Amino acid sequence: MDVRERVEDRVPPEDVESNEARHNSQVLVETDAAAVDRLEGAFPTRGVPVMVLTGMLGAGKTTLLNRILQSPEHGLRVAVLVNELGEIDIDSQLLDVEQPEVDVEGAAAIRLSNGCICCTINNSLVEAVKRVLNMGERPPDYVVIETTGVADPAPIVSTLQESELDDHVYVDHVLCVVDAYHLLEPEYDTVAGRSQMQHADTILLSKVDLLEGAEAVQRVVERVLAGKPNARILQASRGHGIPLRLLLDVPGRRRVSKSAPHVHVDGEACACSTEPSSPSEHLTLDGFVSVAFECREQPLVLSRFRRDFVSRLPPEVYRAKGLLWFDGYPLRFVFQLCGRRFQVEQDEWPAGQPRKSQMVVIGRRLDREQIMRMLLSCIRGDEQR
Ligand SMILES: Nc1nc2c(ncn2[C@@H]2O[C@H](COP(=O)(O)OP(=O)(O)OP(=O)(O)O)[C@@H](O)[C@H]2O)c(=O)[nH]1
Repeated sequence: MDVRERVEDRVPPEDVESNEARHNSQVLVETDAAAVDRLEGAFPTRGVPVMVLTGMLGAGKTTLLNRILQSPEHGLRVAVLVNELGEIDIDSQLLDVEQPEVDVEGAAAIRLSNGCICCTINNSLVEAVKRVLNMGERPPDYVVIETTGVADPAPIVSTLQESELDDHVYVDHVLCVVDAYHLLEPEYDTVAGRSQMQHADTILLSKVDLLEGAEAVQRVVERVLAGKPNARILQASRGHGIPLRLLLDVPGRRRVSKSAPHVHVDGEACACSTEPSSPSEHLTLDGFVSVAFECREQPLVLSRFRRDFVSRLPPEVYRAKGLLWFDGYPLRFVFQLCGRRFQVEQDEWPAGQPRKSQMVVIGRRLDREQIMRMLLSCIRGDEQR
């Protein structure tokens, strides 16, 4: 809404000019989120639109991102920034760009590893966004920043809006992907997950294909609305089922508020901070532990992986993802586990790269040594050479 239109509601037309400045300064000190949003919306947007793509571990962010990269329907040249938590970066290897860090067929990807951009690497975020804007012959039409599964989007939005980037990009959208299949389970109620939903402009329910019937979907929608009344909710299955234009650079969408206050799903006082916190604090807030495993020397043995790892995983494991090299199998195995469901797919090894196994396991209060022992026991030993 235009500021002048709002002022005209309240004062005679001849007083508009003189009242406009006063009106603005009153709104700026207001704590009412709706008023702040209206003021933000009154400014013209500049630069390249950016989506902050958030959502809990395994919610379906990378799947949606691949759908965006693979779809010509939106007609936009999209660049992506992927932030991984651990020292091993699986996600950017699963994106549909041939080589991260290189401009490929209209899509560019930059990975930001080993730290969460909402708390530790804000300077890197500024640098990476600048790099992605300068990567091709011309800037991309749209940038998507995929956050880690435990990130709080608020500090990321602040960095984009309050740093030197404000002249080059604007926050088009905070999109939170929510795993509809797991949302109602008690262990999926996390501080990070609630904060992500509260800061989102749109909530995209993923995995609705795993729910049985419209009533099951409705129960999930009601849970979301209980915590965030008037939420804009869309649903998708593996990123399909929604016109991407509803997600990308919608003309006239408001800019994301810099300071929208938020309330949690259960109504409790907000404990989320928009101030940077230390990475360990950030993970331990929900009791998450991350274990990273890599083996380049030897392949794994598939039967042992099934018996000693998959079937013995403790219930505390929330998420696991791996790119695995199995003895006797020419293809790469992509292992994905979310909650109690896992999926294994095979694809080609990237050309020119040595084979190796990489796995990240994330869970609440995990016993790191136990997980590491389980994985080490899958490595092919001397007796099998
Ligand atoms: N059935 C079904 N599976 C899905 C859907 N979306 C994602 N998945 C699967 O869920 C798993 C995790 O998906 P990702 O896209 O990697 O999730 P993510 O949010 O990027 O995960 P993190 O990187 O750990 O935060 C993969 O096995 C996906 O194939 C969906 O809509 N339906």
